[in-house]
Amino acid sequence: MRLLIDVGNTSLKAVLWHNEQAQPADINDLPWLQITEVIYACVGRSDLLNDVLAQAASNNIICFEAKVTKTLGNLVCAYEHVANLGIDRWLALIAGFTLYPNTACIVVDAGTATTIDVLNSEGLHLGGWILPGLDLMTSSLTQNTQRVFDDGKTPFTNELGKNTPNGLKNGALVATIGAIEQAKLHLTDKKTEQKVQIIFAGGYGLLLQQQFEGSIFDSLLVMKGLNYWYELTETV
Ligand SMILES: Nc1ncnc2c1ncn2[C@@H]1O[C@H](COP(=O)(O)OP(=O)(O)O)[C@@H](O)[C@H]1O
Ligand SMILES: CC(C)(COP(=O)(O)O)[C@@H](O)C(=O)NCCC(=O)O
Ligand SMILES: [K+]
Repeated sequence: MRLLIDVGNTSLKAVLWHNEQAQPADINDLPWLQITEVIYACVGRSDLLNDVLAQAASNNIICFEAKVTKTLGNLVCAYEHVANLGIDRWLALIAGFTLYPNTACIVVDAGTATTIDVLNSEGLHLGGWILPGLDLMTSSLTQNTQRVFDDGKTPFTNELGKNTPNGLKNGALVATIGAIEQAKLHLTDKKTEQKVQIIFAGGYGLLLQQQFEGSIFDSLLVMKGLNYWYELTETV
């Protein structure tokens, strides 16, 4: 049984992976006797992770940290300095590339930040953008202006705002939607009118997915990418 861990800047996510199935894991109550290896990725505070890694070590369980590489099979990273790319972005790309082969993808991970990555149908990562996550967009305004306020219950919709919380929340949503629409322009190939699969993950991924017909939301996208990374990488 594999313990998969994804440490973001807001939350640490952990799942137990067994027989191609993921089950939620409580890092404060792990079945160490059944765990054979720990595979992890970290873009956030590693101290959250250190305790789990220490427990793994005391149980003599091998741990692997996922790292970005220039290539992984036919997937090619856009960055020249690959170590600067967030590992969560790379893992989400690995998952998209593996789940949707020979298909252009736009991979959106809506967490603390919202990342948007563009992958062509040959597996070439064309690059992407980093935006403030929806909560960061709204909090940056409420904390840095006198008169913009949130009411904590207004939903994010793509309607025109008719009061301040609407204007604030909907502004964050439509800005993010607009960025994803822009990403599509980097893929439209007039000749083939190729299909573009838009894939969402992250805390706000489901909300954003609902704005895009034909797109999918996969709460386990990064975890699947972690698993694929482990299986595709010569870790020994
Ligand atoms: N159902 C949800 N579960 C978790 N986070 C959510 C949910 N809905 C919205 N969020 C927001 O998503 C962000 C956390 O997403 P997550 O992908 O865990 O972040 P990260 O990977 O950056 O740690 C926070 O801004 C949180 O408020
Ligand atoms: C942009 C991110 C902070 C997103 O992480 P998250 O929102 O999941 O916490 C992460 O991908 C990161 O640290 N990236 C490094 C910079 C880059 O990707 O170019
Ligand atoms: K993330």
